[in-house]
Amino acid sequence: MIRVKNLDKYFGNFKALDNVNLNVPKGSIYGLVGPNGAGKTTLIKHLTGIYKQNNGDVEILGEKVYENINIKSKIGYIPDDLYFFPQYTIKNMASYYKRIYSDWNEERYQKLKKVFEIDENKKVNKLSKGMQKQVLFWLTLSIMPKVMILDEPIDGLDPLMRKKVWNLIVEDVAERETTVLISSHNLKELENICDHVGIMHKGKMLIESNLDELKSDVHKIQIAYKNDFPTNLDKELKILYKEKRGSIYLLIVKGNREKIVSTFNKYNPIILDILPLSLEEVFIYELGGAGYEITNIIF
Ligand SMILES: Nc1ncnc2c1ncn2[C@@H]1O[C@H](COP(=O)(O)OP(=O)(O)OP(=O)(O)O)[C@@H](O)[C@H]1O
Repeated sequence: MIRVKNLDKYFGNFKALDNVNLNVPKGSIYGLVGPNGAGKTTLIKHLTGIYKQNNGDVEILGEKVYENINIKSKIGYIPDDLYFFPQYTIKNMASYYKRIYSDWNEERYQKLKKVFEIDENKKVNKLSKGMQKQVLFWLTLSIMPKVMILDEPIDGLDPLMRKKVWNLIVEDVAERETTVLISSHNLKELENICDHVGIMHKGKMLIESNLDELKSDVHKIQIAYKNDFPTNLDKELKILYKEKRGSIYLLIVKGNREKIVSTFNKYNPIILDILPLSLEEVFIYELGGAGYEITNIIF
């Protein structure tokens, strides 16, 4: 649905995107994460046809995006820097969107009025930043997009509105199989909503993964043996991290859960608990092994 292959982008001599690959399947919610300057907005500006790449392909719905008006009309884009025409009220903006986007849905626009509760006769530029973002969500959802590309979408929204917006996105994906890409600094916030995640750092895509697969492959385990920790276990299992807390070991182990448990059980532990692992932790241990200072990347 969204496909980026070997994408390079230079600003002068500076390589802002370096051989980036990205795949977002239809009907999925993809979280694009990375620290300031990682290249998220630059990548998004290629996905929305604003920038032309130096090398590589950028396709949405099987078509190249750049200078493709048909594809652009199917994309709902919320940029990090909002722009509205001066003097336009929400109603004026809605009429403008209605003219530009052929799939505009008036019924949905009217329905969403009750969710956002902002007077549509107000001038958009006079609204607070958070309210302007709400207006953009309202308009974007009303164009019935096939693809939504959201750059830091909930920044500036209050907690209640964040919840409402996440719900609207999830509902839209469930009902219409919309494909969504969301950029954020915050893995924790994306964890509950995304099914795929890509982590960018210094213009590169470090890791792209399906969350369920990723989570089912790394386990946090608390274990204690009557005697010393069996040294064989270090050879038999892929232990990414080991810490001793009194007589109990805290371990991060990669691999199949059943196989890991049966291997530990061979040596008769007196305690064996499998603890929940957050997405942040999965990435820390997965990428830590690759030599990245992952805590600097994620937090
Ligand atoms: N128009 C431009 N001209 C020159 N350099 C640019 C331009 N746009 C972005 N860059 C550079 O490209 C790099 C990536 O910037 P980008 O805005 O894509 O990062 P980001 O991941 O979105 O960061 P943030 O989380 O801070 O929004 C940065 O080093 C930035 O300075």
